Amino acid sequence: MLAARGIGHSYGRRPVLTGVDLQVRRGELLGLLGPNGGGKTTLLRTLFGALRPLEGTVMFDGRPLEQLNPRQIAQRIAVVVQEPQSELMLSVADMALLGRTPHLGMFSRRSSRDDAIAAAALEKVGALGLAHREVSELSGGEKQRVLIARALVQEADCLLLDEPTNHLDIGYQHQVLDLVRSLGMTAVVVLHDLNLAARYCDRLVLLDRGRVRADGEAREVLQPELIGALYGVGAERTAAYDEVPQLLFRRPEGAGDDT
Ligand SMILES: Nc1ncnc2c1ncn2[C@@H]1O[C@H](COP(=O)(O)OP(=O)(O)OP(=O)(O)O)[C@@H](O)[C@H]1O
Repeated sequence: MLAARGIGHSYGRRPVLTGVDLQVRRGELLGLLGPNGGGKTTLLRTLFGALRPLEGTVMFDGRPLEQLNPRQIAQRIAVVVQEPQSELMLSVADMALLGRTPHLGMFSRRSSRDDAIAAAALEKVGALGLAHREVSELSGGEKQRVLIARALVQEADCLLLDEPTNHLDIGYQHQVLDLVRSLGMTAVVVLHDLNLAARYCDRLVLLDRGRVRADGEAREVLQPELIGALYGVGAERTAAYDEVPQLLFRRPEGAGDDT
């Protein structure tokens, strides 16, 4: 459904993505992982046209993304990224309604149908009771749910999320990923927690220094030697819990030594 082919990008002379191929299949939840600075956000931005890569193409439903205008893209692809503070000064209801923007004509006013779609999305994420609160006042977990509601209001086919579990406690992390999973949408989620990704994602892609290092199911990608080498830690596989491969980490050799 969404595919990146041969993506290359650099900021100035420094390459940040090199020959990246990525295939997101319809209905799958794909986890995009990798060390800090590996290029995850940059790649995600190319997937919704916020960044035009210097090399390669992003295809959406068999068409180059660059042939779609921003409004057409927003009708098909919804994103949940860190919001600028100014956006958070809205009420929850107004924030959700922003998701209707790509469907409204330039001079058309929002209708009762738009209000109903927004209310249904807030209900779905369990945030309808927050409708009159200001987004800036919400807890991190509540805020993420509202941002996901706004994405649902967009009625897009595909959802891209950049670190939606950032700053959330473990309970909220599970809640947000449970919610994303329950939507059954084609989705790409950038995550740092490898074990959480293994639990919720159908497939994992590991990006390091701008290149795809592994692509497959969790048991294929979360190889202790590979992960240990990429992150500079000791890693070992624990017995699979609920059939989900999980890793245990040790601090790097020599770290914290006084000698
Ligand atoms: N606008 C920019 N201008 C210059 N360099 C940038 C810009 N955005 C990102 N970079 C650099 O590109 C590299 C990849 O950044 P990116 O944010 O894509 O990585 P990431 O994998 O998402 O990192 P993190 O896990 O730390 O969020 C980093 O070295 C970063 O400093």
